[in-house]
Amino acid sequence: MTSLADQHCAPCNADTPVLDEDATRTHLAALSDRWEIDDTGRLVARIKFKNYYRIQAFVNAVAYIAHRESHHPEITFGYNTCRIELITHAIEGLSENDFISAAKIDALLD
Ligand SMILES: C[C@H](O)[C@H](O)[C@H]1CNC2=NC(N)=NC(=O)C2=N1
Repeated sequence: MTSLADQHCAPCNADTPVLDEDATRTHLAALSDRWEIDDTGRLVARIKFKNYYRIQAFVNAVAYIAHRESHHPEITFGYNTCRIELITHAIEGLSENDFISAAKIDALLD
């Protein structure tokens, strides 16, 4: 099967399928350990950096991926950490797009 990082996000709307528990577990296992599903059902990573410049470069790269894929995470960052939250707003749940985006973000950091 093509890896998540090599796939592309599909346009999403209210008909986009919400991932079931099995698919969610399988996709989560394919990501790095930095990702978890929080108690609101979002796919979340908190990443520590050596300095602010590195965070800014990372945030710019994530924004570029979001623009290219037309799938948009919430990004917050501060002194030395960045938090990424992924959810598919159109369905208020997790879709393939969230895991494809997370895998592409992982690839920036490997
Ligand atoms: C048509 C396009 O795929 C949608 O409008 C996208 C844009 N980016 C999005 N990003 C996120 N995180 N959730 C969405 O539901 C969403 N919808």
